[in-house]
Amino acid sequence: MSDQSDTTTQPDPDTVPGIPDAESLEPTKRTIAILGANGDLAKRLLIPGLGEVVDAARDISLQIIGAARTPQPNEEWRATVRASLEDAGIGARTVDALVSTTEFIPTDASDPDELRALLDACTGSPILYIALPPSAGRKVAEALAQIDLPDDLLIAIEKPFGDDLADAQALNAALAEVVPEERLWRIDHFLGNATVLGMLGLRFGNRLLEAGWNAEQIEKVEILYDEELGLEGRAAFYDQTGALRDMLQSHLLMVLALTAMERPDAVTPTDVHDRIAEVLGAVRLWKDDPSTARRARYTEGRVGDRLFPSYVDEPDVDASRETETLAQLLLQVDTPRWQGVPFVLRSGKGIGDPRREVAMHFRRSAAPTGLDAPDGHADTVLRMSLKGGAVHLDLIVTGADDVDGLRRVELEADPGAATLSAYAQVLAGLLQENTLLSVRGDIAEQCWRIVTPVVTAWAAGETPLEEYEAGSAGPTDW
Ligand SMILES: O=P(O)(O)OC[C@H]1O[C@@H](O)[C@H](O)[C@@H](O)[C@@H]1O
Repeated sequence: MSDQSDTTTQPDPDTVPGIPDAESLEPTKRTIAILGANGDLAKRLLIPGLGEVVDAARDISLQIIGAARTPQPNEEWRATVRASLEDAGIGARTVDALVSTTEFIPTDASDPDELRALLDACTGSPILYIALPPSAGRKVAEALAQIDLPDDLLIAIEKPFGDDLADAQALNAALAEVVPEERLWRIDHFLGNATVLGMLGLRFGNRLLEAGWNAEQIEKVEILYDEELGLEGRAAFYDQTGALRDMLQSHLLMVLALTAMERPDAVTPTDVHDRIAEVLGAVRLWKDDPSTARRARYTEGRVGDRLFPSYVDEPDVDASRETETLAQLLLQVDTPRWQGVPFVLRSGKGIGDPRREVAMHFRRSAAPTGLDAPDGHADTVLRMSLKGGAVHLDLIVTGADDVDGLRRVELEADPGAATLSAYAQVLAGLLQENTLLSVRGDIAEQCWRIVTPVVTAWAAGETPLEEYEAGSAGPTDW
C-alpha cells in the first residue's frame, strides 16, 4: 500500500501521465524502415500514427521507408502512403513532406545482406520497425545479429510478442543479442490509451480514490473491451490468433497492470515498468483453474446496420481451428492490496452496444435498514471508459423528495479528447526514445505465463467453444 504521508514523492498531477509531449520533440532526423510495409497494419495504423506525430510536432524530420519481400514501384508506394495519411486527416504539409521523402525497398527480412542495405539507405537515425507475424520476428533478429549495426539503431516490434511463452522467451533472447533493452520498443497501443495512461493521475492524484483502491473497498474489477467490429478481412492474422491472444494476453493485461499495480515513486520507465512487472508476477488464474476462462464465437447476426455471417463462414476462416472471437479470463492478483478480488477480463468481436471500460465495483455500504440500494449491485461503481477517457462515478443518493428512497446518480468527468491517438502516443515515445510506453521484455513474458494454462486447456479441448449471435451482448450466463 502506498505511503500517503510522503507527499514529496507523489507523481506530479501536471506531469502524469508522463508521456512525451509532442510539442517538445527534439528535431532529430530519423528514418523509420517498416518491415511488413505491405500489411494492413502499416496502412491502417502505423503510417497514420507517424503522420499524427509529425503533424503535432512540426519540427520533427522523419523519412519513412517501406520494405517487404514483394517489390513495389516507388510511385505505387508513395500513392499508398499518401492515401493512408489523407484518409486519417493528416495535414497537407505533413502529407507532402512524408510522401516526398518516402521510398520502397524490396527486402527479404531474414537476409542479413538485404537488411544491411535497408539500414544503409536510411538518411536519418534508423528505426527498424518489425510489423511482421510473430514467427518472423525471431528470423529478423537472427539475421541482424550477423551484421554490424549502427550504434544509434532503435528497433520496434509489433505484438503479439511470440506465439507462446517459450517463443516469447526465444524472441527476447534473440533481440537481446542485437540491441539493449533501452533501444527496443515492444508496441502495445493500449499503453497510449488516454484512460490507461490517465490511471496514474486518477488513482494517485485523488486521495479519495487511492484510499479505496484495495480489497477492503472493492468487490470486483471488470476490464472489458467489446467491439462491434468483426473479422474485417483479417482472417490471415485473426484466425490463427483469436481473442485471447489478440486482446487479453496483450492489451487487457496491460490495463490490468496499470489498474492494480502499486504506486511508482516517479513516472519513469524503470519505476513504472518495475511496478507493472511486480503486479503481473502476482497474477494467476482464479484458484489456478483454467476452466474459469471462457471462450465463444459469433454466429450470423446483425450488428447495427451490418449483417455478419457466422464467423466460420467468413472468407478464409478454417472452421476446424476453433478460433474464439470472444474470450473471458477470471484472474486473481496475489498482492496484499487485492486479496480475494476477482478481476474479469473480457473482449469480444461482433458485440452489439459494446462496453469498453474498466469498472471498479465498490462493496456495498452498510446503509441503515430502509435505505437499500435501488438494485442488487454494489453501491458505487467507478467506470473509466477505454474509448474517449471519460470517468463515471455511479453514486447512491437520497431522492430529493423522498428522504428514505435511494437512487443512483452518475457523475461524469471528461478530460476531453487527446491530441494524439493511442497508437500515435506510443510512436511519439519511440521517436523521442522514451521507453515508458514500451512493453519491457520480462513484462511480455509475464503476460504469456498468465495465459499459458488457458492456452493449453483450450488446445486440449477442455473448455467448450460456445456461440453467441453477432449483435448480441455475447454470452450472458458467465
Ligand atoms: O479499438 P482499437 O484501439 O483499434 O484497438 C482494438 C484493436 O486492437 C488490435 O491490436 C487488435 O488486433 C484488433 O483486433 C482490435 O480491434
